[in-house]
Amino acid sequence: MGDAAIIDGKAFAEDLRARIADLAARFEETAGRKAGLAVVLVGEDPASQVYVRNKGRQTVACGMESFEHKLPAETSEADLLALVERLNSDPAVDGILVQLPLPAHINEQKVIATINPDKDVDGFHVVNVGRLATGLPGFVPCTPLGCVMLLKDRLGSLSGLDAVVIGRSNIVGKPMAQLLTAESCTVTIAHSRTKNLPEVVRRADIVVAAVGRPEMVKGDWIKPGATVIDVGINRVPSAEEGKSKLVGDVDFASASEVAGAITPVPGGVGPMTIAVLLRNTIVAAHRNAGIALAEDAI
Ligand SMILES: Nc1nc(=O)c2c([nH]1)NC[C@@H]1CN(c3ccc(C(=O)N[C@@H](CCC(=O)O)C(=O)O)cc3)C=[N+]21
Ligand SMILES: [Mg+2]
Repeated sequence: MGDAAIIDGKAFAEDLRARIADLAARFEETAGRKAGLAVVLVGEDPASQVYVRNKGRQTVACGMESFEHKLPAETSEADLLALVERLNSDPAVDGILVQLPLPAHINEQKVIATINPDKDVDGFHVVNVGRLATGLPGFVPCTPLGCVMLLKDRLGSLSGLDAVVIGRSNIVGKPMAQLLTAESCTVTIAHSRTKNLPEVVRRADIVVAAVGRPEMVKGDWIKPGATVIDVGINRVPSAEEGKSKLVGDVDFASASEVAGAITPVPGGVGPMTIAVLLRNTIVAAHRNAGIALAEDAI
């Protein structure tokens, strides 16, 4: 095989944001208010601060309102739950995102369970997990939905393809497998305990790597021509003294010699995650305001 096509998630996300901006402008005309996204950050983790800043910036750039709530690391669980309740009943807020991970003294499940499922633009609430599992309309987690958008853009129909998802997290692996099943793929969920993992991955027409281990998936695990989606975001030391760089869960150098197409890190799945968050927010705004939005509008 020659060199894989690079799947440009950054460009796709820009395109998606332009369409969202269009819908957001029309929403504002119809509803008489902007769509709104509230993002809650507890603590001072530098990476989280960067993500939250990017989300806020892109929300505003799409013509929606951004409500940022930055709370100190020692915020009590009760105070955080009270804030979520306020956002639930605030009519200017269509979507709520509580940045994870939360400090150890706060029960994440309890916080997610407190978010109104119809404002849960992350798709983490059990009601949305259940809706996805049963094929009901709801909110789908942003990263896996972004991955499916990239796959369908690249491959058209996914029907009948063998897909291997490496990773079984609630945020990526499990919803990814459900979305691919809904697209009529034959899906295998592999993980750290999977026997003969390279062999399992070699069967796949579609590989989704979401394990959180830098450059674990090697080129000789990939079936020639397969489509490789790298969800990993790992910060590792770079060759340059004292600096770090981002790498995925896939060894890009070797995999890109075998794959038919592959997402880079950065510039692949990451930008899609934020664009889909904005997509979910504009969908939430329409639903919450009782304004129709065509199924295929976005
Ligand atoms: N409730 C919640 N929802 C989330 O969706 C959520 C979260 N918590 N906690 C943290 C993770 C991580 N996440 C990313 C979003 C964008 C990029 C992204 O844009 N990455 C760029 C690079 C960014 C950089 O240079 O650091 C890229 O891959 O090109 C990465 C990671 C959302 N998360
Ligand atoms: Mg996992």
